This record gives sequence, C-alpha cells and structure tokens, in this order.
Amino acid sequence: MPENTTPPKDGAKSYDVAVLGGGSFGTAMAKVLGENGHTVHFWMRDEAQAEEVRRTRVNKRYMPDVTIEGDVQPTTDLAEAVARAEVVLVAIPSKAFRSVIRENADAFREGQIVVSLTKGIEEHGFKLMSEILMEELPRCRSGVLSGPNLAAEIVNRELTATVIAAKDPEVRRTVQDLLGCEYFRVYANVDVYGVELAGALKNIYAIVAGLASALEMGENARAMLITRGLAEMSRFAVSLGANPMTFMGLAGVGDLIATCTSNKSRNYRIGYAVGKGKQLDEAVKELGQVAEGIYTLKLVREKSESIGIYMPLVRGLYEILYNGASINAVISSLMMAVQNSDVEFILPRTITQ
Ligand SMILES: NC(=O)C1=CN([C@@H]2O[C@H](COP(=O)(O)OP(=O)(O)OC[C@H]3O[C@@H](n4cnc5c(N)ncnc54)[C@H](O)[C@@H]3O)[C@@H](O)[C@H]2O)C=CC1
Ligand SMILES: O=C(CO)COP(=O)(O)O
Repeated sequence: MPENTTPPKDGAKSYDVAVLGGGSFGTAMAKVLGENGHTVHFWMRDEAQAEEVRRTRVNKRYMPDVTIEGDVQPTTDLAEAVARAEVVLVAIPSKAFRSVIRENADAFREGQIVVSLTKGIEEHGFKLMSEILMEELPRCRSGVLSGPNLAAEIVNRELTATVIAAKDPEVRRTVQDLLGCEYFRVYANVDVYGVELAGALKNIYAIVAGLASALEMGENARAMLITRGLAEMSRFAVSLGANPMTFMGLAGVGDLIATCTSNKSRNYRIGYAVGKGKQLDEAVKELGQVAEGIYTLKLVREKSESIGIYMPLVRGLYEILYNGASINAVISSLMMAVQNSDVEFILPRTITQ
C-alpha cells in the first residue's frame, strides 16, 4: 500500500475508481475517494498538471491550498484509467462531455458503473449528461450525482450532503459506499432526470442571485428570487417529465440555497460581476473556471419558449446577459407583471405568458 493511502473503513471494500476531469470538482471528489481508502485514477488532459499533482499532491490552478491525500494517481491516459476502474466518475464540463466519452468509448466495459457529476445541458438536442452516457455507453450502468456540493467546502471537509440518482439500486449503493464518510453524506433518488435537471437549472438562478447581491438587494428579495426560481425550474422540469418532489430535496432546493447565497459559486460570481457593471465576456475570462449557467440559460430560454413554459426569470436574465437590456428595466417589468399564484400545484396559475 502506498505511503499516503488511508486504509478503507473497517470491513469496507476498497475500489478502483476513475475520476475524469482535473478541475475543481474532479479534485474534490478524488480527494474524498482518496481519504476513503480507494485507489483513484485521476485523469486530466494536461501532462504538466498531472505531473505537478503527482509531485506536489496539490492541483495548483484549481485548488491551490489543498493537499490531496491517499492513493490518488494523476494520469493523462484516459483509456488506462477507465480500464483499471470499477466505477468511473465524470467531472468534465458539458461542452466537452460527449466528445471525451465518445473518443474513449471502447475503453469502457459492459456493466461498468459510470456516474456524471456535470451540471449542464448539451447544446444540440437539449440532452442531459445521463442521456449522453446512455447513447455513447449503452452497455454501462449510469447514474448522476448532484446536490449542494460547493467544491471549495468539500475539500476542507466541511459537512456536505449529495444525491446519487440511478435506476439501478446497485449503482446507488455502490456510490453511497464509495463516497460516504463523516463529512460527506450520500442520499439516493431514482428520478435521474429530475435530479440532473435541477443541478443544471439552478445555475441560472445562482447568476440571478449574484446579480441581486451586487445591486445590494435585501433578504426579502433574495428569498423571493430563490423561491420563485424554484417555482420556475420545477414548472419547467415537470413539463419535461421530472418528479416535482425531487425539487423539494437536496438536488433541488438544497443546491439552489447553496449556490444562490454563496460567492463560492462560480455562477453567482458571474452574476455579481455583471451586476457591478462588467461585460459577460470579461467576467467569464476573469473567473477562469466553468460557469455552466451562462450556456444553460440560452438553451433553457429557447426550450421554454418552444414548449410554452412561463419562465420570467430566465427570460429577464437572458435579456440582460445577451441582449444588453437594462437591469433596472428588467426588474421593473418582473415586479409589475400580472400578479399570480404562489404554489401552482395548489392553486393553478391563471396567466400563462
Ligand atoms: N466546482 C463545483 O463546486 C462543482 C462543479 N460541478 C460540476 O462539475 C463540472 C466540472 O466543473 P469543475 O470541475 O468545477 O470545473 P473547472 O472549471 O474547475 O474545471 C474544468 C475541468 O475540465 C477540464 N476540461 C475542459 N475541457 C475539457 C476537454 N475538452 N477535455 C478534457 N477536459 C476538459 C479542464 O481542463 C478542467 O480540468 C461542471 O459541470 C460543474 O457544474 C458540480 C458540483 C460542484
Ligand atoms: O454546483 C455547484 C455546487 O453545488 C457549484 O456551483 P458553481 O458551478 O456555480 O460553482
């Protein structure tokens, strides 16, 4: 056993796990797995970065203050990482997710467990990452992990809960066994589509919340945005087949609270920067990490218009970010819109658009 390997918990099985993606979240999950006593094949595309992590145990660009403990083996050989793994966790931004999986599809085995950690939507065809996994790796067993999981807190072992969503009970159990520990708790769900869509949609409202914070709005406004964001995202997701109750859970309201109230969220930080007068391009460049919400916003706006789902916050944010609308004008039109029902599952909305 290598020097820096933690033995697995008493009686627990030690797995070989591949983590694909060497950014903030890949690093956070590799660290949890390493501390839980598993062998981690940590794939990243950049050899210099892999060598640095190997040598220093620090992923300097994404997590400069964090030492990665345990048997975490950085590699740039994706096929080998997957071949050695019993379980594969994918933390690659949505824009590159399909191409990375497709180019390496031959490396995956029948029945292998592959779990998406990515909170985004594919541009063409409005596909979620679990759908991409089913299309590209039809012989594997897939799942998605989502929830209030700010990487910057997990790496400090701050108490966190997440959700594994999968139809196959063994996938759910395996991921709970792999990741669960004294600071990371893994709950299960079977509504894969709802859990995954919740994780992607909440990024939009985190941008809205960041914007509101930059404008120094109060707590009433923050509560209104979070709650109306929840109403809007569940309305949209339910129309596409998600279970509304999923939005009451960690992957729904939980993640919405975490990212709409914290500048540790990159999406929130984008909203904050725009609210302080930065151009979107400038804000993204300064962030230097992925903020999925800016892409998800475009796709959800287009989809909601095409299927006739009322999403005023999406529409307003889109006008601000992509059409140069004045923030104050958008706020005013949202506040002066026709007054409507609070919980539409109890009192149906009377106004549709
Ligand atoms: N950071 C967080 O707190 C959380 C992030 N997520 C999700 O995880 C996904 C990844 O996010 P982060 O790791 O935070 O992003 P990041 O911006 O910190 O890192 C992205 C990583 O993906 C790599 N990458 C980009 N394009 C690539 C390509 N074509 N091929 C291979 N690798 C590529 C980059 O080199 C980098 O290592 C996102 O969908 C995000 O929403 C989910 C939960 C929490
Ligand atoms: O999804 C996240 C936490 O649950 C991370 O959010 P950001 O991508 O906005 O940092």
